[in-house]
Amino acid sequence: MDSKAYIFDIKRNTSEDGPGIRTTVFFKGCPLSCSWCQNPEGIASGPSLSFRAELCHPDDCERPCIKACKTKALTLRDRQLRLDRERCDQCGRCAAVCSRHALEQVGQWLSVDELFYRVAIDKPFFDATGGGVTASGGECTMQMSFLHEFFKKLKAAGIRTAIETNGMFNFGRFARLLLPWLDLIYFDLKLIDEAASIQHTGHSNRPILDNLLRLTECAEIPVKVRIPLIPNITATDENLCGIARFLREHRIKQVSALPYNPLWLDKLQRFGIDVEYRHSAFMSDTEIEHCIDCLQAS
Ligand SMILES: C[S@@+](CC[C@H](N)C(=O)[O-])C[C@H]1O[C@@H](n2cnc3c(N)ncnc32)[C@H](O)[C@@H]1O
Ligand code: SF4
Ligand code: SF4
Ligand code: SF4
Repeated sequence: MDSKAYIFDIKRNTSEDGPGIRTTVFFKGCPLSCSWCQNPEGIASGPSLSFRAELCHPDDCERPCIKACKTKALTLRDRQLRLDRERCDQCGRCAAVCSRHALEQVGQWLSVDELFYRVAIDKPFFDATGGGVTASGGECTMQMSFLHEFFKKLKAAGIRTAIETNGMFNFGRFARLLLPWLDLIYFDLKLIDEAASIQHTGHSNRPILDNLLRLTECAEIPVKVRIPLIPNITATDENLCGIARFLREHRIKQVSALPYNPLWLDKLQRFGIDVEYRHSAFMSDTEIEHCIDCLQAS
């Protein structure tokens, strides 16, 4: 049977996730849980129910969502629809009957063929601009067998491939199933200190650092290290200087920084996610320049 992956978004015409015009595919599921993640809905591996209270007008509709819900997760209180996420099993029945799209089941299961045909329509744009397809997420490497089939099909069709990864994967499987079919890897390096990594991402960074070193030794394609600049967490002098020393020691030169994006905070209410880190400001040019100086000076 054709394997399927849970995809929560497909963005066409992206330009930040690799060269040229690209389509970025967002896979569900991630082994880390970074407290600042701009795609928090991508961390859980199954479907996620989005509820936008501002689109919901229970007085103007028959409330079919409440009738559709078998677990009694939806109720009406003070003329407002309430969603009890503890009771919700993500079945999606409510979303199917809400014509206002206040409730939406984010993502869908797609087979390799279905995903391939969705992205391949843009091949003329990829060809004209040196672009291609980037797999992101969540952490796309959690679905290694599916990605192997998908990338193989893209390469056979002459479409270039890239991934964005947190580096938390089984190296042997990665080298066998993905590396031969990739043209470019964006490898995230978030925190150099192990205790800080455990505190802010939920995992030790040791496997990530080991994988980066093994990859830069054997990969025949560009492995570009990216450092997200997260105020007070990764964007500290100590962390950036530590990362810069590590990269210099191992002669890793392809490095860039990603400025903090605070727009993800809007998603918290929509997906019922509770996190402590809620930095809401964009970084100033001076702050970004200071971070880059730290990376270059060490
Ligand atoms: C959402 S992640 C998905 C790929 C993979 N899991 C990873 O972490 O590299 C894609 C990119 O977004 C970055 N990112 C996550 N949250 C961010 C935020 N709030 N601001 C800026 N970049 C962020 C990550 O560091 C990574 O480079
Ligand atoms: S979620 Fe949709 S169907 Fe349910 S009460 Fe609100 S608008 Fe009506
Ligand atoms: S997804 Fe299913 S369980 Fe959850 S609120 Fe909707 S109908 Fe109820
Ligand atoms: S590793 Fe990537 S997708 Fe996973 S939580 Fe961190 S930033 Fe988000």
